Amino acid sequence: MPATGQEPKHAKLLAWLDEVVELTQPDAIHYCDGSDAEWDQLVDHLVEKGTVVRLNDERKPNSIYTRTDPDDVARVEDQTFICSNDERNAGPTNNWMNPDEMKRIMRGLYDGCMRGRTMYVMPFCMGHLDAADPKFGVEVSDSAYVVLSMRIMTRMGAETMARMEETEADFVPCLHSVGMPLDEGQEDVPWPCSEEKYIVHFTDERMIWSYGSGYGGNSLLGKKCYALRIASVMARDEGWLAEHMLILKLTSPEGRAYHVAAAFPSACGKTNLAMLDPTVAGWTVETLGDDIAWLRFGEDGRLYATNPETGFFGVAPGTGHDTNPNAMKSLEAGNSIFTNVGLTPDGDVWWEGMTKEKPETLTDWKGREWHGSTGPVGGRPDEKAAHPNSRFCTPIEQCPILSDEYHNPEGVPLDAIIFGGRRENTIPLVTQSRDWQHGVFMGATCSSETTAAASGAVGVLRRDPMAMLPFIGYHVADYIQHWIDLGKNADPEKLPKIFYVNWFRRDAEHRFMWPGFGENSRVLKWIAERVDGKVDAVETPIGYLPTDDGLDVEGLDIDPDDLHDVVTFQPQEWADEAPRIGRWFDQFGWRLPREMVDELRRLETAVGRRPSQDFRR
Ligand SMILES: Nc1nc2c(ncn2[C@@H]2O[C@H](COP(=O)(O)OP(=O)(O)OP(=O)(O)O)[C@@H](O)[C@H]2O)c(=O)[nH]1
Ligand SMILES: O=C([O-])CC(=O)C(=O)O
Ligand SMILES: [Mn+2]
Repeated sequence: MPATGQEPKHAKLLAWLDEVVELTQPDAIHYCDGSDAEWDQLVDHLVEKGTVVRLNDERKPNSIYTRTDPDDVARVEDQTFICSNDERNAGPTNNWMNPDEMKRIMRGLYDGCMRGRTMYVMPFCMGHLDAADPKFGVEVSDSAYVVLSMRIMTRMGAETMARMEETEADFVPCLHSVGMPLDEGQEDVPWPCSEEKYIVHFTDERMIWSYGSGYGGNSLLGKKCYALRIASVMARDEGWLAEHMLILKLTSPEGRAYHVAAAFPSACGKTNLAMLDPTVAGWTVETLGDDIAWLRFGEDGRLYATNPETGFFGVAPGTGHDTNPNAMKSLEAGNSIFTNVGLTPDGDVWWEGMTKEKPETLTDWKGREWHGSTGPVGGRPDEKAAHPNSRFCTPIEQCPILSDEYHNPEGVPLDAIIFGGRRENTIPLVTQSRDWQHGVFMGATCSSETTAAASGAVGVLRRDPMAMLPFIGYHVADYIQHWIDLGKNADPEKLPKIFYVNWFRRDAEHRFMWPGFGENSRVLKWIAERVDGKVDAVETPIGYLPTDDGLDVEGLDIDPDDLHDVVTFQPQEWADEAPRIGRWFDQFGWRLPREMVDELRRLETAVGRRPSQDFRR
């Protein structure tokens, strides 16, 4: 079989590749080196196939545009499986299937699935190559789009392979196929994929099999599959945490630096907060990561955060110079991939929220002629140019406010952890937990209205513990227990303080009451002042809230009544919320940590509800 690139000298890898080749029967194999030349070659190849177009070199240098199949636009949670050996370890929040049974089904699908295609071999490292314990993976895929994206998002290529060879490093095998073999003479389609999709994690074996989708969250296996689902299992066993968190550095006018990690569900504001342009005078924000954080205790007893990724895979709609200027500048530096946005006649991209004015005309994400005033030709006038989960993929080093500390393999010591979600009521703008255990309760009961980042209904309220619901690789109750235990074993003085935020409260007309984006710096400032014990707070049944003059609202354009509603504790809403939390905990069965029962009972009593008695223990 024709092979290009440098064949690796890594026994375990070669043995695995032999197996994969035999099973999937590609026409050719390419060992990726992650070079510029390889990028150019693959882009040419995809342009030729009609999968991508090169964008205008003056507006978006070295960047490409693609449209997926309209049914392959988001993570498929229904088809995502945690195949632990023991079903009980997958827990009530994951799909499970017996690993042998799953392998039987998937071998059937993989059988000959790369016929007519090239198989790309991508060695990658999540986190720094110089980390104390670098986490390697090798993804095999029949998608060149995946190779280009993995090159942006991970440390992929020759340097990683050399390090793996030198140290005979173990790695997580990650197998991906779009699931559309080509018969002799059969013409390819621009976005091959399969109706049948599986995103599968063999968590005991530490192996990932993905089939049928080319969309990022399903196909860039270093990201959610490895750095969250598999890594969360590694973290459980090794005493650390793999979290769905951004990391930022906040500096006060006096020059005091704070490091903050924040967990929000998909499409709930991580990328935006990570690159925030503060509106409070004198404060600055620098970015360390926008999606995933690995948290480990340092020798000094503090909790350190690192970002295992090297790029941003961000939600495009809503990203503009007024909301997220730093993301826009990262994209203008070029070297980026745009998926499912609008393509303008001058070879640039556009999406809703990029500019106030809609362009007169463009090609929409479904490839139709689209007009700002009338929508797509043959469609409804309200149809958007960009899919709500359309994405940009861009190198983190192009972020103008990237912190120098991003390059430190040890990461940064955290002062604060923030949990959040998208709630139109109940959850105030910002609440500080009483202590670590109460903070874990906040995280464990976190909830959010669903978004377009996963297929399925949008706007449905669901619990999303630590914003990790779709990403915990084991039993949710064990995961929460792991959080509790790490706190118990730490010096409480050195632990980050925990906060809960909500930028998304709405009024009777369904408008957001809090302006959000850069104005969220006012909340970050309050958090910093709480960390330093510089500002008072009001103690309520749900934790500490800002006093009437606690938040810096100087120059903020907000109705005083709205501000009051956003910031305060609403007893009736919490009396309604407590039983919902009880019902959510109920499905954990006997594994529900005692500490969470204690926290719930405390809340129930405080809001005038009878304590729930009937957890099945
Ligand atoms: N109203 C309001 N909307 C926001 C705010 N921050 C972000 N958004 C919007 O929420 C959507 C998602 O924001 P992102 O920052 O991309 O969310 P994310 O958490 O990084 O999403 P994933 O990449 O899917 O994990 C975008 O449409 C934003 O414009 C805010 O403070 N207020
Ligand atoms: O993984 C993806 O598809 C994109 C993402 O960041 C998320 O959904 O949280
Ligand atoms: Mn994001």
